[in-house]
Amino acid sequence: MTISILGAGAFGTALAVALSANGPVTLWGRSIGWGRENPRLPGVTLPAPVAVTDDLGAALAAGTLLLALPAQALRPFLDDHGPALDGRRLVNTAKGIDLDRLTGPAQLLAEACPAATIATLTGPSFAADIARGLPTALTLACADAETGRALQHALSTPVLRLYRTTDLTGAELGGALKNVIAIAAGVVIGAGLGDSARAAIITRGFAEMTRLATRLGARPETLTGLSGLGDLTLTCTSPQSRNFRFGHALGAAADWDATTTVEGAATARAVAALAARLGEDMPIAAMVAALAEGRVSVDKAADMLMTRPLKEE
Ligand SMILES: NC(=O)C1=CN([C@@H]2O[C@H](COP(=O)(O)OP(=O)(O)OC[C@H]3O[C@@H](n4cnc5c(N)ncnc54)[C@H](OP(=O)(O)O)[C@@H]3O)[C@@H](O)[C@H]2O)C=CC1
Ligand SMILES: O=C(CO)COP(=O)(O)O
Repeated sequence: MTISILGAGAFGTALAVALSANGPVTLWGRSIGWGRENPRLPGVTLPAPVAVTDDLGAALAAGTLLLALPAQALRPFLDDHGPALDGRRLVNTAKGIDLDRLTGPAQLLAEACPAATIATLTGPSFAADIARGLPTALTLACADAETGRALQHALSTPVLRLYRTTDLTGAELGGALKNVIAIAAGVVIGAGLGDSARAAIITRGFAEMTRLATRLGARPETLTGLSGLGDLTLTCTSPQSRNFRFGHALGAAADWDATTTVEGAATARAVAALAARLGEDMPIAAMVAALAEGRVSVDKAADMLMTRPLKEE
């Protein structure tokens, strides 16, 4: 299977490093003047089997394309290049919901590339961990079981262990929604509200994730897998997570570098809009959207969550 990775940020670069254990990989980025060490992934030198290019046409020679662009960048990218990607195996790795369309990456890909086979690669994995060769387990989701099995084998390495599922909706939504809850967890810790409050946010956040995802067609057991609970656990508890750190800065009223990729901020707004459309109750996501937009203070947000009507668990 010939593989190109589209998007040379931290994650695309880390995947290129990992997959080069299996053979040649092409990594495409729009700005690759950095040579063999990407400043988005400091301390990692690309191994020889990774070819870096800014020539999209050259990257599209591969039959399998891994898309490692931020979720909100995917739709504009497909507007420009969708037809050129069609007919391939397309494996999305972005974790988010498009703010304009209120759909996940798989739907965007299916619309832009109707003849492609769509999959997602998701789960608990920091780019720096993968690039260092630390053991990592991920979910490969593809509605077509045969393609899913082929991708599972092609993208696994001795230290990157892929589980497979045909529940693309569940895997994709788990990865998108956990970022929203990670921001909330960061807010709790940044504001000094304590580990008990964080455990409450993780648990009630997981209930929200499951409620929305199953409403949109996900299988409940997918949410308890690596792509849901697994990634939620990682992102809500590690300061390596940008979503967690963004929330922490909000909670602590600290400065934040707005150029950092924080998928959960836009996704919280998308989730709030989706929940309103569907009549679903998503109080934590709504609060994260309000906090990220500066519409509510941290004190007020905590108060609003704590004083909601008492209910069964
Ligand atoms: N980092 C991680 O640990 C993990 C990330 N992910 C997911 O991977 C996705 C990408 O994240 P990550 O790599 O960390 O992000 P980064 O912020 O490290 O990099 C984003 C990359 O996307 C490129 N980019 C943005 N817009 C476009 C565009 N329109 N066309 C071409 N390239 C574009 C940027 O290019 P330029 O430099 O030119 O601006 C940059 O190289 C996210 O959805 C994230 O949730 C998933 C698992 C782990
Ligand atoms: O998705 C990730 C880990 O699985 C990366 O999380 P952040 O984008 O919050 O850094």
